[in-house]
Amino acid sequence: MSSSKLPIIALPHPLILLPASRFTMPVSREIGEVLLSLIDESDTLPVVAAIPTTNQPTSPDTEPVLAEWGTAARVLRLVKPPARNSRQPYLVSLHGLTRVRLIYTSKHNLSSEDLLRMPMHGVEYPPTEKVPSRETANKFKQGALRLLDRLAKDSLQQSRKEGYHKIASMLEDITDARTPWMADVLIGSVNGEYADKLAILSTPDAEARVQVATDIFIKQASISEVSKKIATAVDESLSKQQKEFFLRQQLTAIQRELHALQRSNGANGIAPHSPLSDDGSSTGSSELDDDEKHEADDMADLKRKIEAMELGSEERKMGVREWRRLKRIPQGSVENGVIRSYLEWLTSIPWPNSTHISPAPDPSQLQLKARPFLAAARAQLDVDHFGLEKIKKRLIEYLAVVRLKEMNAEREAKEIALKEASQESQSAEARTIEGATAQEVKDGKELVAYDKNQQPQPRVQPSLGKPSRNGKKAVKGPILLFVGPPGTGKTSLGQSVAKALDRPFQRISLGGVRDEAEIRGHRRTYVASGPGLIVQALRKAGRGDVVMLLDEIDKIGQSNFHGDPAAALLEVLDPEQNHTFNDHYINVPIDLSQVLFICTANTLETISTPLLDRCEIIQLSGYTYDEKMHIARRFLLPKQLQANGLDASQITITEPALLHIATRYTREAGVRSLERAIGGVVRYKAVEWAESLDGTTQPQQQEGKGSGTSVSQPKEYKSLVEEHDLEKILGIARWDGEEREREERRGVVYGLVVMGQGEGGILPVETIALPGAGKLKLTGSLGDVIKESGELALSWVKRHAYDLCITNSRTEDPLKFPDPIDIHLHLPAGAQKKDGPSAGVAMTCAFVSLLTGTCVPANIAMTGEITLRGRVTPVGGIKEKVLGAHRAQVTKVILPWANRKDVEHDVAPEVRNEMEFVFVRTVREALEAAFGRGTLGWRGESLLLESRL
Ligand SMILES: Nc1ncnc2c1ncn2[C@@H]1O[C@H](COP(=O)(O)OP(=O)(O)OP(=O)(O)O)[C@@H](O)[C@H]1O
Repeated sequence: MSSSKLPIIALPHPLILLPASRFTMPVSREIGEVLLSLIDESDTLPVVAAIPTTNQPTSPDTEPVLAEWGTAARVLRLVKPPARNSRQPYLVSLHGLTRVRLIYTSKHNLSSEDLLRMPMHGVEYPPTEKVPSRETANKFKQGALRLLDRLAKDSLQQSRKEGYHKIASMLEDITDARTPWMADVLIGSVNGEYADKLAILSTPDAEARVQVATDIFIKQASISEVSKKIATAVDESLSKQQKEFFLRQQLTAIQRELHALQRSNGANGIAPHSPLSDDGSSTGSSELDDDEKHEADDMADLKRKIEAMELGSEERKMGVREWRRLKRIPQGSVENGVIRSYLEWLTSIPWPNSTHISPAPDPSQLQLKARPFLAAARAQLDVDHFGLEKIKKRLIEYLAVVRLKEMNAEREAKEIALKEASQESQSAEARTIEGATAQEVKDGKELVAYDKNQQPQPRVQPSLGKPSRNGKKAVKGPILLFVGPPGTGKTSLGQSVAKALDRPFQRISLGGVRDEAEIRGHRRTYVASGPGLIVQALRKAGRGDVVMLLDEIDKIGQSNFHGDPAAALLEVLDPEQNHTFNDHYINVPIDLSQVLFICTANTLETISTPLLDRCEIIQLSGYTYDEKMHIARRFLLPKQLQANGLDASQITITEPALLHIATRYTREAGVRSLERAIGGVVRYKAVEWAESLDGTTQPQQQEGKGSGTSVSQPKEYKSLVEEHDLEKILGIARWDGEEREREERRGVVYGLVVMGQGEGGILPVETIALPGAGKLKLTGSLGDVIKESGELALSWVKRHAYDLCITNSRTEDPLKFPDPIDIHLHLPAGAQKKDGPSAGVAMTCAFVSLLTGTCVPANIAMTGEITLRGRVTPVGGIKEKVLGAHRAQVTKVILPWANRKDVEHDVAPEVRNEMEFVFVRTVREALEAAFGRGTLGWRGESLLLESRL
């Protein structure tokens, strides 16, 4: 026999763990902690020796007596008690592996105190088992079958009965060599006596163990048979009297109810009818008693939905297969719940060509529908959004294309339907002539759908316009991608498109989606499995032609160990693939070709190129103050009034007050903060209004009218909101006086930037000189490109230091002469990453300002890339930058010459009129525009010549 040492865990009497069995038992805190340390120490699941205790504790001092034989068991799980209820025991799950014998020592009888530490103890393993003889094995099987049959007959639960039958069928197939193992399994699972289990555990010899098990089975089966016989005999003698007793009781109850009924009829002159019962027969029952009926209804509903799926389709096949499995699995089991919820998901998807009933169209849309489509679409866009003319124009083109494709598809579907109808009528005629046989009628049953009451209904034809699965035609245009800063109306434009097309709208927020399974669903093997966002949206919409807005695709997670969500999105958006989209949970190809996808993003930088390739980009850049005022007046204020229960007559915000909110309380490209601030004002006024209605203001002391008396006075309500009221309502303005703080300083120049969210603004470029050795230090989370721009700008300035009168000879380095200095350049908001070449002009101006001591006025901002030769080249994001500068009250903007067209095309006239634009070709022109003509003392006129070095 081989031996080893294992930690001992004493099983409390009468627990016994047999090999191949598992159980979970509570253990004390001390043992729990030892187990915890064992788990921590070992790489695999730890193994312990589970030894039964042979004596019952009669008093708290009873010392346990351990049995000689036990089981080496693997610790499968350890559950710690919750911290708030630490007196609860630990729970440990053990899985029996093999028999072990405690090696006898003088300390064989371990004390209960020793056992709390789970001491290591020597154990022996029995030698490899021999195969029992054929005769013993056969007897064992017969005995076991007899017992299992008995147990199945005795058990009341259907699931248990089925379990016993299953084991019996397994028994017939097992080999003789496996009978000792089966003996362990059966004795471990039938509710045997303690002594029998201990006998089996203590018999390591296979032949002997199988014989002991056979005897136990025969004994148990006989006991059960005899007790059944006795019970039946007693039953029979009692049942006659009992029957009579029960019937009499029932009769009395029925008579009592009838009397009550007649009395109430006489009193009311109406027949009593329980509101919850369908037939009025049940009285006094509540909806909570209707469980079984509801259950039956739900199942019938599920069945009807599966039958309504297209014949021969994948989803129907899957539905039928799962339905059959559902029927086989006992109700209330976990598996039953899993299949049920799967079928509910499967049947709630709007499959093509099923008799699914689409939700009724929104009645508010009917009026729009009656008008010509494009006019209605235009009206819809105008109703929902102010301005955005170019975008609306593009959307109208898009909607026209979608609509035309829809019409073509409808026409084709109609033609196909007509063709099929004429073919059917021809074949029907032929059938009438031949005479239908009974078999044909039977076969035809497959062609009808069933309603709730199982009445055959003619199958509903698929609605026209929905193309058949085989002749599929995607009725959609390109995928639109709205890009722009927050609050510029991207999401609400998507909603308007859905309204214009009279389709349902669903928004899927992809911000922070890191797991591919969130889009594709989890496989059903996963514990908390469920479908992905796409299927969830389809179910909510109830129609396959939904407008799905994929919000914030720029914030979707990159590829990681949870898969690649962006790749899953690619499949969704690709028209070549999305007619067979595979959700892992549903596991049947889903046709997404009718779905109209619209995406939104704040920036294009983080979107992968393949994803961008599939989209048509529509840029929204932000609004001017003028546009914001219109949007606020026409859209945001009415919306907030409605949301807060006031009407237009109860609040008047003056024009200067509204402008003050837009300029001093918000500084954004969109209108979301503006909407929030207006909401704040409206809510404040709503409280004042409610207080004035209540007439309950704070009690006020009446001066001179007796001390201490207080009278409540109705507060006077003032509907007008003026500029000076705003500080009281919204607090101190966030952007108040920001321009005043922006002062001219040596070495500081304002550049123009587009931030991560796509929002334009100004950014100071700060430089200082400090003692050093002619080095340049760049800080502020700068990327490689912007750092190179800084070096480039300094090189240009050093090269032209003599021309700019910074040095007295061309060979002098301005950073080394007269005193050696370093230059430190910093771009504030250090936590924000910055990159790109467009700060070249601003950095050059900052260096020149620092080295010459001349300042650039604080109302000037600039952007542009520079080359080593001193040329200024074009940059992107001009519209956002100019709007940002306008918001920051900058009045003069220096831009590259090549960006003139952007200003001309994209910047609103009212902004253009309020600002001065200087377009420059060279750095020298930029310096003159920034510092003012003639401010810097130029020595030569040959600045545009190539370098002579
Ligand atoms: N041109 C406009 N006319 C009327 N209302 C507008 C306009 N632009 C935006 N809004 C309103 O501003 C609010 C914010 O818009 P929306 O939610 O569509 O912003 P978004 O661009 O999707 O922002 P995000 O990028 O943060 O998702 C909405 O109430 C919307 O109706």
